[in-house]
Amino acid sequence: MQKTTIAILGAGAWGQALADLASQNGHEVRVWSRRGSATLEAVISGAEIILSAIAMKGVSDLVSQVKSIPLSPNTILVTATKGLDPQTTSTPSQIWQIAFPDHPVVVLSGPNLSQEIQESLPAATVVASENTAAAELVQLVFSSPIFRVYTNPDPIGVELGGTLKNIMAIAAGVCDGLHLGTNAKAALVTRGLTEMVRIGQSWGAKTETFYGLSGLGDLLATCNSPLSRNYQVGYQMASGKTLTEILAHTAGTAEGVNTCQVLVQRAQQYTIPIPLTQQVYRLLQGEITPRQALEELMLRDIKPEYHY
Ligand SMILES: NC(=O)C1=CN([C@@H]2O[C@H](COP(=O)(O)OP(=O)(O)OC[C@H]3O[C@@H](n4cnc5c(N)ncnc54)[C@H](OP(=O)(O)O)[C@@H]3O)[C@@H](O)[C@H]2O)C=CC1
Ligand SMILES: O=C(CO)COP(=O)(O)O
Repeated sequence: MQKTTIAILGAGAWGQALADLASQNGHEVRVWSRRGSATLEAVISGAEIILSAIAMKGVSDLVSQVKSIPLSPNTILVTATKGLDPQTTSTPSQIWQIAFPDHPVVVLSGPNLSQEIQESLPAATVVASENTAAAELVQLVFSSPIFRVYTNPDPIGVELGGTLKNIMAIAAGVCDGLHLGTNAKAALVTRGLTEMVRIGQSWGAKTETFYGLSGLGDLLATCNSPLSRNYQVGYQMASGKTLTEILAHTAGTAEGVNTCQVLVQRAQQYTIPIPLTQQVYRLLQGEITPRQALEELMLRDIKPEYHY
């Protein structure tokens, strides 16, 4: 394909992995980080695609900074952040789209543990947008023999899959840390997916999106890998460490911790039942032990698996 100019905002683990994938495909890649010497203006100037891979806590501020710089009206904005805004409960793509209503916004999300991608192990991902042409261009830019990229027309569903599974990954880490066995893990992941679908429906996401790569796919990857920072948080909590101790020694961002708080707030507002998230929240708050969280989940009122 034709060489494309891409600005990657955020030089963390994920921003760097995505920059390397695009570079390997022969594109002109410029990386911006708040610690780097290049200005944001110089990095995004003339870029056809601007991809943000920064942690959720910096998204609103970064959006304001980009907004103060004139962009070509065709510039495609891609978000790869997996989190929720604590003030508004908005997703990153909603924040970008509100600030740039006339620009195509694309969500990139999937089972993509950055370390495996940096080791050139094969992976697949999803690029989702209401603007099909924009999603197809981003698909072309990143597709390679080691990175298979699918398009999808449900950006909010794709984004929420990657965001909500982080809470389930914390729970899965607890499950493995307590050595609860394979049956327990299967029950947790399956009921976790049900909870993700329920929350997603309240946001207007399509149910089937959660059964794809960005939902079930990412849930399986992060709930089963010690490479996941969210899984690590849960695993270490099971050994009795406090959240403060764990985060002090965690390299990189475990978004599930903040996402859990925001989700509890949103679930209260919209009366969404979120039993697993609620127990992860209480555990992270230090209100209960991992064993108490397990007991609370197992001893809830019995009920049908689905309300058909
Ligand atoms: N790592 C992975 O496997 C994957 C991560 N993600 C998601 O990508 C996002 C980033 O994760 P990851 O790269 O792993 O995290 P890292 O902790 O490695 O990097 C975080 C990045 O965000 C930047 N950042 C944080 N706060 C701000 C701010 N206020 N303003 C500007 N930049 C800021 C950091 O800049 P600085 O270096 O200057 O602190 C750094 O570039 C997360 O939402 C994560 O869930 C998605 C898929 C895979
Ligand atoms: O989102 C990820 C893989 O798809 C990365 O998971 P962690 O943020 O838990 O490391």
